[in-house]
Amino acid sequence: MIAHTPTLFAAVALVATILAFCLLLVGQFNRGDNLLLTGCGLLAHALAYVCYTLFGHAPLWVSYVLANSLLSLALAFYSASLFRVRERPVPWRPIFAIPLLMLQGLISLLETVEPRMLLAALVLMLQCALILYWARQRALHKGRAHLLLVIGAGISLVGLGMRVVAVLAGTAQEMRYDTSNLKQTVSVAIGTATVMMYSIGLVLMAKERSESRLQHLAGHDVLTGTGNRRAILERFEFELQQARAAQYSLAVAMIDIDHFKRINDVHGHLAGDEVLCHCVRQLQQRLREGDSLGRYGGEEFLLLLPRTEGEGALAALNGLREAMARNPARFAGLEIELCFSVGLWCGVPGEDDTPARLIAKADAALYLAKAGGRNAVRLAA
Ligand SMILES: Nc1nc2c(ncn2[C@@H]2O[C@H](COP(=O)(O)OP(=O)(O)OP(=O)(O)O)[C@@H](O)[C@H]2O)c(=O)[nH]1
Repeated sequence: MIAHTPTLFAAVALVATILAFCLLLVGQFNRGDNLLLTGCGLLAHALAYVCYTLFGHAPLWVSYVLANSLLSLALAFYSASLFRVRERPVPWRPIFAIPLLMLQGLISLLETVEPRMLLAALVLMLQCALILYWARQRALHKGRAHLLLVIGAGISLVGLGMRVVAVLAGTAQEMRYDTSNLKQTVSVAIGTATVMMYSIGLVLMAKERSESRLQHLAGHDVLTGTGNRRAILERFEFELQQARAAQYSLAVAMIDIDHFKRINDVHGHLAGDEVLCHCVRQLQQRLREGDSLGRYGGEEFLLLLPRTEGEGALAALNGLREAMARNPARFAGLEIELCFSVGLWCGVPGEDDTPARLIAKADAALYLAKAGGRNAVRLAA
């Protein structure tokens, strides 16, 4: 089916304009995310296609030079949006230098046909290839959004490649913006797919990013960054099942910083906060892979050591306690010494051992450690 090319251009412009206004409306409320940049890209994309529809009716600097420079600007915005959504610094200058160079190059080649077509297609191809490269670089999560963006960049490379082939084959006239033929129909259809895939891909990336942020917040302690009570209890359920099924010993340690209230009273709450963070850093540095730490409450931490017998657990916890005593926290130029007490339960969990029950046992041992003078590890009976 051969469609009327200027009408197709107008349809793409309309779709891009609607999408752009939706994103600009949503994005303006949060300038930190990438929706605003994606919206600007779509607006430039829409304007480019408006200029294409004017081919043959408006001067060439509008329908060709401005049109292609606007398309290049759209790709620059999409690139910036990609950096923003990945929370990486946006290289504004190089990204936006490309459309400017395109503008300059097209102005100087305005009187030619093939060279200016080649320049426009090759620069746009370079930008799509860069988007592909940046999308793959340091992509932590290659989900649906990533796939859409990669497909979008890939097919736009194909569409632009068709233009380059036409020029090199001496059939550049077939790709004039006011000519309707199968190649043009395919090429503009690819342009439409590109608009949709870039914009939906980038919006989905923003959604995936906020979902992973929320997921992180739901399972982590805001102050120390370690797992929160919910997360460590969930982990406890899992570890308990594993240990019960494979019949190995699990160590459950309740760690409580000694005289923490005094630290707050003497040095202030901020110093107390720093002591908590220091404590988590010190513990995390020394844990094995597979061990799990979480903040159970104020200055109390729950540590799970799978496949650990009583003696090994006592040695590990005493090692942690001594390391803490050797490494005071630092706050406002002061050294704040700290130590902690530990209540430890260790064994192969039975059918009726629940997290609550084992925590109660570790808590009872912790109470004895505190009552015995603190800075000690006590094994539960
Ligand atoms: N800075 C700071 N303090 C906290 C935080 N959460 C709880 N606290 C304080 O931690 C203190 C805990 O005090 P206590 O339960 O009396 O325990 P303690 O002083 O460590 O005494 P022992 O456990 O018996 O050695 C309280 O003063 C809480 O206000 C926090 O996130 N930051």
